[in-house]
Amino acid sequence: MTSTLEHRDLAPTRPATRATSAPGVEVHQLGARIGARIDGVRLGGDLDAGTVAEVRAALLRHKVVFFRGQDHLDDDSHQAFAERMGPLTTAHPTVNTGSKRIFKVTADKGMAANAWHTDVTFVDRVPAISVLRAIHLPPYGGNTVWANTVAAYEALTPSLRALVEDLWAVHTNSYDYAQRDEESEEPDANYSRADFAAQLFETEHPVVRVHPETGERSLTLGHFVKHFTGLNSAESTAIFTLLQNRITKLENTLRWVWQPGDVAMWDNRATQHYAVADFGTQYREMRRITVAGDVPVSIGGERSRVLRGDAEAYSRLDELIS
Ligand SMILES: O=C(O)CCC(=O)C(=O)O
Ligand SMILES: [Fe+2]
Repeated sequence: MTSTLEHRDLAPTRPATRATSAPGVEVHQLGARIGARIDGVRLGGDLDAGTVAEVRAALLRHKVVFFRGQDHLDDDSHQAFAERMGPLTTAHPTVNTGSKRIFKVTADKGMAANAWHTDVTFVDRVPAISVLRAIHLPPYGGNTVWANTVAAYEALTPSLRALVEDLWAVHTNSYDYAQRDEESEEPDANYSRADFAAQLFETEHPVVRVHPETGERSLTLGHFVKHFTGLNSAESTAIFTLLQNRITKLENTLRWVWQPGDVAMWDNRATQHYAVADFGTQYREMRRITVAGDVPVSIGGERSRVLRGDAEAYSRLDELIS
């Protein structure tokens, strides 16, 4: 069978690269629904306002962006760059990370944050943006995958939209391990479960939140969900599985193969992520700095509600150290 479309009829191949108004800064799109690499930026606190604006615009559009060759960064300049994206939040609400701002993600026992999650959804002020820097990479494996939760919402059929638009979920840092895949470690697995859940938080979030900057609707779910408000555990599991499968559909994801010097930055209000635990017992270390976020708001304008945990103390802690 011959194709009616000859190669010569096709537009010339060109990379999906877009120049920006910031000199030398280029955004190279990596997938139709998620991901871009930003070239021509040397990250740090001293970036000019035009570059910061272009980086933020690319982040809001592509949900996760990557920078290669940032070997010059240390903890201070990593933090100084993150601060250009907004006020920072504490490294972690419960875990003593040994640093106010740096959340170290280390593993040498094949453990990783290998469960789909959005960072820290068990508090009311879910972080807005996470900035992750590769410190030590294993010789193979240890990729990270992101999924676009806005695209997942937009792909729902009208009947599924009707189901989720008034649905709320309780998120907690003390999750029900019985329901989880045996191989799955808790996100941030380098910290003990006891530490992670030392202070119990439970927050009720709308399943559909309206993004404070883009106005887009996204699904707020992930590993910290305990159940849906008003539904029993079996019903919650069924709906959770249905929606998570939509979020993590491969077309909706991007898998990043880390190189030394890489930095990834994601919009935590519009994504989930998963670190693949396929590097055996080799050492892997990443460091994350987290930008504070707003309390999610539903389509109807209702804000998330704290059910347990001292969320005010969490907010005060932020203010004290920002
Ligand atoms: O280790 C990774 O690649 C991601 C870890 C993670 O979940 C995070 O930094 O929030
Ligand atoms: Fe994470």
